[in-house]
Amino acid sequence: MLFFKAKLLDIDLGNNGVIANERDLIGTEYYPQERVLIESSKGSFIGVLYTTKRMVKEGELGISRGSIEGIEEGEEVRLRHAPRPQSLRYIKKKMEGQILRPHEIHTIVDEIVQKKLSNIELTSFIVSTYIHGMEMGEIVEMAKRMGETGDKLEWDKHPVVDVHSIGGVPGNKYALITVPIVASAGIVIPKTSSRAITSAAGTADVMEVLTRVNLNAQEIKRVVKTTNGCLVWGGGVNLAPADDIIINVERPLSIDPQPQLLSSVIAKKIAAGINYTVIDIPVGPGTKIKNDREGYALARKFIELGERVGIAVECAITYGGQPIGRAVGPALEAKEALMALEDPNSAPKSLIEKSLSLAGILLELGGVAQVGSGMEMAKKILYSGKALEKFKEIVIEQGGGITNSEDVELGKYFEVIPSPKDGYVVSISNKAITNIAKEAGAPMDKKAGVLLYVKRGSKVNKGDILYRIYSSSEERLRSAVKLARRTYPVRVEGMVIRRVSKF
Ligand SMILES: O=P(O)(O)OC[C@H]1O[C@H](OP(=O)(O)O)[C@H](O)[C@@H]1O
Ligand SMILES: Nc1ccnc(=O)[nH]1
Repeated sequence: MLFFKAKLLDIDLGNNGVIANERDLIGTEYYPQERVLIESSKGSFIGVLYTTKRMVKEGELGISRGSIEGIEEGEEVRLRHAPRPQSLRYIKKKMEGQILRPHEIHTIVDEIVQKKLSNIELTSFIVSTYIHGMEMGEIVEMAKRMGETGDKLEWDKHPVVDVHSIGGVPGNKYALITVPIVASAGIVIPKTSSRAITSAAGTADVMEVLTRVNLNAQEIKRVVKTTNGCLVWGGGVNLAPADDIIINVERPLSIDPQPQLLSSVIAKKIAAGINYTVIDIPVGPGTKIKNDREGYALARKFIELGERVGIAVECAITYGGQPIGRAVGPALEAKEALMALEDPNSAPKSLIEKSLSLAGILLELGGVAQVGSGMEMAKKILYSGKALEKFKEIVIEQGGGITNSEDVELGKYFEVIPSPKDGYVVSISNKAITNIAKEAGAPMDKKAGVLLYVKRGSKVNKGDILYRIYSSSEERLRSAVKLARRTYPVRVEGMVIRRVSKF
C-alpha cells in the first residue's frame, strides 16, 4: 500500500484515472495503466494509475475532483492493488462469439456500473456484441440488470406511457412536441432520453439548450407530478447507470450495436417505471435500419423483449429517408421544435406528421382516445396551443430557461452552401448532413449544426441556398464547409458530382 496526499484535479481522466509522480513509484510494485483501489476516510473507488513527471508533486496523488464526494485537497489517500475484474473472462467469451449465461451478463453490468472496467475492456465487450450479436435471452438479462441497478421510479397514477426513438436519423426532435401533447391530455409520460450516440444531437442535448436535463429521481417525480411529463437525460439520474457508460464508448465509434440498442432503451423504461412504450424505428439509407424488413425484425425483437420484462411495447416504423424537419444540431433543433409548438402551420410537415402520429398512438394506448382517433386528438391539442403551454410548464419545472424560439442562440459563424445548378433536389444524405454538423462542433457545441433550406423534391435555381452551416468556432466552420464541398449532402439532379482527372 502507498500513502499520498490528495491533489484535486479539474480534469476528467475517464475511467477514474489517478495520477502519481513517477518517482514515487520507483522500486514499488505499482505500474502505470494498472488497476488500483484508492481509499480515503470519505470513500473509495477503483481507478487506473497514470504517471507524470511534473503535473503532481512527489507524495501527491492527482484525482479528479468529484471522484470521492466531499474529499478535500491534502487529505490522506491510500493506493492499493485492485483485483482483476471477473468480467474479463466473460468479455473474452463474447469476443469468441460464445453465448453468455445470465450470471455472466449480470457481472459485466455490475462491474460496468462499479467502474471496474477500463476503456479497453469495455470497448472490447461492446465491439464484440457489434460483431457477434447477442441472443434474445442475453439481451433480456442485460436489459433487466441494467434497469435494476440504480434508482427506480414508481408512480401512483397509471398507465405510465413513454416514447423512444432508436435514433439514427438527423433532426429527430419529435419528442419535444410529442411529450407535451400527451402530457396535456392528462397522461403521465416521464420521458428519459440519451445524449447523441451516432447523431449530431440526442434529445437530451436538444432539451439542454432550453433547460436543465440532469434531474435526480426526486426532481423528476416533482416535475411529473406538476406537469404529467418531463424530458430529461437518463444518464443524469441514476436510472440504468450502465447505459450512459456504454454510450460513451459507442459515441466515438459512432456505432450502436443492436443488442445494446435494445437493452439501452428498455433498461431505461424498466427504471422509469413505464407500462406502455412506443418505439420509433426510422428506416432509410444512412440510418441504423436500412429497409422495412430490418425494421420489422427489430420491431419484433423490441416487442418480445418488452413482453419478457413486463412492458407493453408498440413500434412505429417511420420514414427516415432524409432528415426530420430542417434543423440538425442541438440549438437549431430546439429552436425548430419551439417554433413548431408556437406555430404548427409554418413548421416542416415531416416534423409535425411524425410528432402527431407518435402522440396519437400514445393517446390511444393511454386510453384517452379511441383507436383510430388519436392523431386527430393530438392535432387539436397542438393547434390549440395547449402543447406549447405544457412544454413551457415542463421547461420551467425542470429549472427554467428558454421558452421562446426567438431566444435560442445559434452559432455566430455561419456559411451558406448554394446550389451549383438549376434542378430538383433528388436526395439528402443523412450521413453526410450528420457528419457536417459534427464537424462544425455538434453536439458538444450546442450552437453548431446544419439548417436545410430545401428538402427532397424542392426545385432550385443555380445559386439558391441549399443549407447553412453554423458553428461557434471559425476553424470548425471552415472544416465543416470543406467537408460539405467534398461530400455533396444535397444532390441536385443532373449535377456533376465529381470531376476526375489526372491532375
Ligand atoms: O441518433 P442517435 O444519436 O444515434 O440516437 C440517440 C437518440 O435517440 C433517442 O431519441 P429519443 O430520446 O427517443 O428522442 C435517444 O434518447 C437519443 O436522443
Ligand atoms: N442505444 C440507444 C439508442 C437510442 N436511444 C437510446 O437511449 N439508446
